[in-house]
Amino acid sequence: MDSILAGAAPVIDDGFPATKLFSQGYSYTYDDVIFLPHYIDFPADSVRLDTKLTRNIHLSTPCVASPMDTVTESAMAAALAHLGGVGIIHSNNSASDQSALIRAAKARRFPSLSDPIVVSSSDSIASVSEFGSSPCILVTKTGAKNSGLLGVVSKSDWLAMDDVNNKEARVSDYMVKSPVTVPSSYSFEDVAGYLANSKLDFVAMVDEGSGEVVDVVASADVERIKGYPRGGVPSLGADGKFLVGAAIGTREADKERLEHLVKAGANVVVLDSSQGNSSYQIEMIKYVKRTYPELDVIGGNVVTMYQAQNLIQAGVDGLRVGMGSGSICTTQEVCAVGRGQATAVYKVSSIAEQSGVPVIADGGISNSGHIVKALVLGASTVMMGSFLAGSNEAPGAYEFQGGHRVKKYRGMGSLEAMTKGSDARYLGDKEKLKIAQGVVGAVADKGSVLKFIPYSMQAVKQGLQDLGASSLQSAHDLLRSGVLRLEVRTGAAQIEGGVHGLAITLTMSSPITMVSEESTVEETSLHLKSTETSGSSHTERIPSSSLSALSRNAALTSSAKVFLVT
Ligand SMILES: NC(=O)C1=CN([C@@H]2O[C@H](COP(=O)(O)OP(=O)(O)OC[C@H]3O[C@@H](n4cnc5c(N)ncnc54)[C@H](O)[C@@H]3O)[C@@H](O)[C@H]2O)C=CC1
Ligand SMILES: O=c1[nH]c(=O)c2[nH+]cn([C@@H]3O[C@H](COP(=O)(O)O)[C@@H](O)[C@H]3O)c2[nH]1
Ligand SMILES: [K+]
Repeated sequence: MDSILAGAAPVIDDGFPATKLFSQGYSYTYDDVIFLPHYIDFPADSVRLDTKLTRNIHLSTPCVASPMDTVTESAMAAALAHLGGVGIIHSNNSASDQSALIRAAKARRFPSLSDPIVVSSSDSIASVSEFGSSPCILVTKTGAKNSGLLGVVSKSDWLAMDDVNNKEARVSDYMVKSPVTVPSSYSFEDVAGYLANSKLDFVAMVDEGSGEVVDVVASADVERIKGYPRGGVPSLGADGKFLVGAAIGTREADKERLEHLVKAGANVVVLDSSQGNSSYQIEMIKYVKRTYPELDVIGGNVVTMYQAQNLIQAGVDGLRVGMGSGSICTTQEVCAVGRGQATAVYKVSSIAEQSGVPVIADGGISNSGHIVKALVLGASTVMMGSFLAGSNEAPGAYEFQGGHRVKKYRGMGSLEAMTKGSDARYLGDKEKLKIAQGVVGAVADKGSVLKFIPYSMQAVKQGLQDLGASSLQSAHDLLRSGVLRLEVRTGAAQIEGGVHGLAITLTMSSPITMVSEESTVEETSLHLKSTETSGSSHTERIPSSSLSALSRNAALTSSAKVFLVT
């Protein structure tokens, strides 16, 4: 196919090669551009998505979780590594807390399935809602995770306690002391086998080294994970444990932080800044390479070839691209600086490719089509915030807002995030004026990343197949050779490319609001109703009886159904 079709210039010039499209003085983002299909001679399943995060780190899945405090802590990092991607643990905390999150992610051999509820022995349990969806509450020395396990209170035991006074007592008075545990080094199969043989509903996992409790695994979770689609080959570091990244800043104190992170086992470090082309960052890149020659360092963020060139010369092993394109970013409005993300990814990867430095397309991903666009325009991986923030694995608990089950998601440059962690960033100077470059919001519940990332990757494979690209490398070859043709979509073409003209539809396309398999039918219909009332002016009212029938049907057939009312 290559010699007959791909190599020959089209008889009639059709579409633009990337060099021409991106040199017209416009800043384009993903939605502005569209790829023209090419020629298929292989099945979608054979498309390979294996890639490089940095010069020396290979991944089987091109997905990276952003270093944000509402996105990536240990559960997300473990889940992404399990899927073949990687999570970068945020640094909006103390060096010891960040190190503990790295250790917790690396202490396990399969992703956490639930967020265990942990109390101290002097606490009491006021109501059954404190158990959440968990079958038990763990009691630890400090009352937090990553501490020694003292006992457990199972939900069924607590419910069976008929003496109300007893329930008001401290948990130390009735918890099951020194419960059976399994080592956190157990594989998924080991734990599944243990639970099946012991007929237990749940078991706590304890890190043999530190004695700290890492997780609790319920039999129901085991059944759920067995039903998830297969991800890529898990990402492991040279230590044989999950590959985990960590963010740091460019202050003097970050050098000390890095020492802790390296001791905790961080496999790659991201210098986290909105404008990476600074003397501070260049000095830090050189320091990291000098002090830890084995550790790969990712610089950024950059959006121009000039910025990229400077960081490449300083010695970065990877580049993070995006300024103001994130869903919670206000940088372009506040500072008038940044670039449309499609242009930024194309331009930076054009120069980075010449030095063999992989590019991470960071921000602005809200559907699988955006992932295809980022990867085909030259990126080796995509970094995501909002796309992952509504998942089970993101930090924080779900809340209900206006009938939606949501999780909080905030910019790291928002006032709220700055107030929490950035005293270091502002040198503890309380007088310094803080200008927010991000907002605080919430995103819809999407269920587990273990489920929706494999679906998204299958969609990416289909996108690459349409372009005639059987791997990311072949997509980049098509881009650079000019065989790949693009066009800019007019506003009307963008509307046409989305779902339009329907009263109601059940679809996998974007714009998406996912309802997780954990959502009950009642929650699902609630969600539909609220979407209906908050929808656009084209909304047609649908009797709630038919909505609930629709939602029940959808909830039964697929957990990743999308409900859209226009
Ligand atoms: N990708 C994006 O578009 C954006 C991302 N963000 C996120 O917000 C967070 C904070 O970003 P930034 O405010 O850019 O952090 P930053 O730490 O790079 O910059 C904060 C300020 O400190 C200065 N600075 C850095 N190192 C210094 C040193 N050693 N000595 C003296 N001054 C120094 C910087 O020049 C800047 O004025 C990050 O998580 C970042 O990813 C924020 C805005 C935009
Ligand atoms: O202008 C900004 N103000 C902020 O407060 C902020 N916090 C994060 N980021 C960047 O946004 C990326 C995540 O974007 P998405 O939600 O679109 O995936 C992240 O990966 C960051 O690059 C920020 N940008
Ligand atoms: K933005």
